[in-house]
Amino acid sequence: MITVKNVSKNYRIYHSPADRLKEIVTRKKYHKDLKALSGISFTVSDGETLGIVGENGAGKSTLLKILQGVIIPDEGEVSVTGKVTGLLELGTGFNSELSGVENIYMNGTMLGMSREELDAKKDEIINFTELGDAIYDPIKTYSSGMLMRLGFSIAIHADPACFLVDEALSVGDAYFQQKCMRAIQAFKEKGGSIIFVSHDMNAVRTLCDRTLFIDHGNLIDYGNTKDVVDFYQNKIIKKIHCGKAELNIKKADTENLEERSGMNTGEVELVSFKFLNEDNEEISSIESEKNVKIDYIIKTKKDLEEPHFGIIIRNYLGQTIFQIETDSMGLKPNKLSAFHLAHISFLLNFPLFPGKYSFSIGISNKGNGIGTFEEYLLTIYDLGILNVVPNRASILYSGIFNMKPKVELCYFE
Ligand SMILES: Nc1ncnc2c1ncn2[C@@H]1O[C@H](COP(=O)(O)OP(=O)(O)OP(=O)(O)O)[C@@H](O)[C@H]1O
Repeated sequence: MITVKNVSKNYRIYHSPADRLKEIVTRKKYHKDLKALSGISFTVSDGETLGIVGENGAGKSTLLKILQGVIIPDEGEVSVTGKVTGLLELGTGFNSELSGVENIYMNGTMLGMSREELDAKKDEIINFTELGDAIYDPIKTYSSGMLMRLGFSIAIHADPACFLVDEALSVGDAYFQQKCMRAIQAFKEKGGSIIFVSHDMNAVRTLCDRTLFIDHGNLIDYGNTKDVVDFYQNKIIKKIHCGKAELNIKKADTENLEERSGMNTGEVELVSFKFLNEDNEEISSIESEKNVKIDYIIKTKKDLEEPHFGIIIRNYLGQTIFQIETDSMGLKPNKLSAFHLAHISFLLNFPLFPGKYSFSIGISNKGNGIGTFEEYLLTIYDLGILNVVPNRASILYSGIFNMKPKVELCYFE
């Protein structure tokens, strides 16, 4: 269990090392204060995976370093039952002149492992890295991927109660990343807690039970991952939005499940939303691999020079399975005048694995040709749920969708 109460951290920014000296000698202030974290509180229960999201410089790494005891907060309390380990900035806690093996002992000791524990686990740690004889070379000769292998292996073998996972993992090659993810999954299954910092929102949605959104060192949102991630992504879109009318973000209301989360400027209104089959009959379920029409009508309250229309399909984990809008499809819809209705119909084939899928819609104005817009007018999340049922004529497969495989077999005598 981790409890973080009211934690704050300030950094002193000096323009040059000389300023630091001048400050000591003259006792005048030669630095600027930067509040990297302000009054952050949260808990991580045993077995829980907590996500941390936020833009560059939000304070995520500072928070991880505090949890790992590498830096001390100026205010607040952190209480941890057991050890917190993980991959911090590559090379932290290593001595570049020492070999990989020597660093296992040095870094392992820093992570609270005894000499006996290290002797017993040394071979396991080395084997996990798959570094071969390079483990006996000084680590100054290592690539960043090799350092990451060593750092990860020591951290996961140090018997932590909580493991910190951040973007440092992405330094590893695809093979080792998969190996790390399997080790993290095994750690989670044994009841370990995880704190996961990432800019990959689909990964956060898949892995995290709860999520924390920080911005400029402040805790902006904390709770159910899906709602926090939607809110975070909407905040980013709000920054990009250049329209005259303010883009209001609406958070999911846990009390009233009928209330949809999303964003709007009030300049476009949704009139209806339906799923239709190929015979234009309204449906709420469909056999996998059949065609579906996503059909909606909107009413404008202002002229839209170049309106664009989109849909988002998400699975039960909240992962985006497919997202498309007319701008990314290379379309340039005609001008749509104020106080007019528009009927939008996306025809899609549905080769998805049976299950429930949520549909969201988005309407924007003036596309940049790459799926970003000058004005974001309306987004409504989880407007409709479509139940995809098995198609008896289909092959049996596992995964997300039917890739309709063809196989060629050739036997040699
Ligand atoms: N050692 C330091 N000295 C001075 N300022 C620092 C130091 N470390 C971080 N900062 C500042 O503190 C703020 C938070 O930085 P932090 O690295 O925690 O952000 P982050 O959310 O991890 O960003 P990113 O997503 O880019 O990794 C930033 O403004 C950064 O410049």
